[in-house]
Amino acid sequence: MDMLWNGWGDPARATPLPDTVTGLLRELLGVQPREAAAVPLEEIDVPASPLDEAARRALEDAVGGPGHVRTDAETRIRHTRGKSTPDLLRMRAGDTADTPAAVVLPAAHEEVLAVLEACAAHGLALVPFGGGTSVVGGLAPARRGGFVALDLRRMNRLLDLDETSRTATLQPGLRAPEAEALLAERGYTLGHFPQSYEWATIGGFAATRSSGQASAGYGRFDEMVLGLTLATPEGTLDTGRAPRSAAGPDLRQLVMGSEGAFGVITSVTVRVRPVPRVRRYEGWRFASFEEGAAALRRLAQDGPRPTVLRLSDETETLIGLAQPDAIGASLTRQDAGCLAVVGFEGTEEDTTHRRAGAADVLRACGGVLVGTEPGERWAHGRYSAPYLRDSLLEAGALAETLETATYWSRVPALYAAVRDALTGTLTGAGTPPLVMCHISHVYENGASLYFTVVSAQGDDAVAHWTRAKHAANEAILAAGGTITHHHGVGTDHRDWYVREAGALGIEALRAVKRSLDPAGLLSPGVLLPAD
Ligand SMILES: Cc1cc2nc3c(=O)[nH]c(=O)nc-3n(C[C@H](O)[C@H](O)[C@H](O)COP(=O)(O)OP(=O)(O)OC[C@H]3O[C@@H](n4cnc5c(N)ncnc54)[C@H](O)[C@@H]3O)c2cc1C
Repeated sequence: MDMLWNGWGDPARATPLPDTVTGLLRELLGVQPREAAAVPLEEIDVPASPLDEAARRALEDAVGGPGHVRTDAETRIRHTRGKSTPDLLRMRAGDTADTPAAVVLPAAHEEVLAVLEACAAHGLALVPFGGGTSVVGGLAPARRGGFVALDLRRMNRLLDLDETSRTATLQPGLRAPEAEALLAERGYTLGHFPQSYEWATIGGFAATRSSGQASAGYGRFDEMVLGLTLATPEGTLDTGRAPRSAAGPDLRQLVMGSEGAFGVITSVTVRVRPVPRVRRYEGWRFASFEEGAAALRRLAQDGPRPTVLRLSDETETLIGLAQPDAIGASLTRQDAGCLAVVGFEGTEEDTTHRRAGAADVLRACGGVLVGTEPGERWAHGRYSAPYLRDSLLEAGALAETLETATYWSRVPALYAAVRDALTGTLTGAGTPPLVMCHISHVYENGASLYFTVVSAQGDDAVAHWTRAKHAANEAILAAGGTITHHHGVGTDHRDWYVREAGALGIEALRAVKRSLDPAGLLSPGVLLPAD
């Protein structure tokens, strides 16, 4: 099944907004119903593909026949942009400026190399396309029109499972649930559960240094990766000969986070763990975000480490965003304070032990156990929030998220700076927002902050949000945060990434790009400025 082309996920799972939320939108935020309905797929006017006959034949030869080179309007629309709110707003308006010339579906590493050769011969740019869930403009290159979207869905096999070493080698086009199902047959799990889990792919996770909701226990995706194969216009780069090595800088780190700009990831070797026998999620309540953050820090630094550890601020707790299936329910209960979701996965003995130790720490930090219900509700609704965003857009609201990370000592200042930037910009533009935040990932030395913003759309919703987002980006850099903790750079964060990495850092990365992709075919303008 394909994902909804101008929204999120499975159309059958559309989630209407509860009355409490609709009322809140109208009364608190002044949201007005949309005047223009979304343009239906069949009415979108897509310009004819600029692919000429010779280029088409070369691409067909590369992937074993015409069935795997698609230039029909619907396929091209379905590979236009990703799933950020501006992406969805543009799709709903029928804007096809970023539509690829063709969608090409290779089945093997050698076919990817052949496609790259064909693109080089015919002057076509190429953008790797995994699940299409990018929220940073990673699928919309600077070269409009003449580019190929390389859809990796046919590369969806488990290539190897080494049970002695506990590693698995996966093809990049496997969606996360497909990868988990293949591993579960043999008793293993990857443990990577981002909110985009149901649609995003193994290659996409590696390319963007993704981080999942159980990162406290399983680590970020880039911590799970042991080896990668990269197909580039200059040949194949193989990394990961041993789990750890002192043989020079770690080339795996050059591939991870390269977002398609250095090559196409064609296989990923990851660490796997036994499927947990026990999963237990519970809720803890703290008087304030500050108090809860201190408790999370204690656990992250001194343990015992839960598998899932997240903390909503006061506004997010009140709205109930941590439990999307019951959103709005806390409004009537007027719940106070901040909710933390704390989860444990593993064996009975291990989870019992860690849970008891963590409870002692949380209690000592002022936390009150509120039972398993909030944890179970979070677990049940953990992939539902993106459906609510579609309903919010349909209702005329603007809803978007952004994320960053910093060291523990800077968390309070970063939190305040981003909230102020978003609130100030949107209020100044006449659409006061609701700004919610949670600590989404914790480390010994710091944490990530994940913000959700809801407001009225203003006259031009894309321009309206872009102004607020730019103000937040400036606030992040000024407060010492990173421009992205897990969404990646894409095109949206590129100009701030250039400032974060510094001139020398960017020049070093450009030199890498020049050696792997001298003609600049790969994702021009993504990650690095286009030449
Ligand atoms: C609702 C929603 C929730 C999200 N939640 C999370 C979350 O919890 N954690 C998180 O980390 N991210 C999250 N994201 C962001 C996104 O899902 C991740 O960036 C994900 O890793 C992208 O995977 P994908 O397969 O969809 O890649 P795509 O969106 O298809 O591609 C992303 C980028 O990687 C490149 N790329 C893809 N595959 C390859 C490959 N094989 N080789 C080289 N380059 C490649 C693309 O060209 C593009 O630049 C969320 C996004 C949405 C819309």
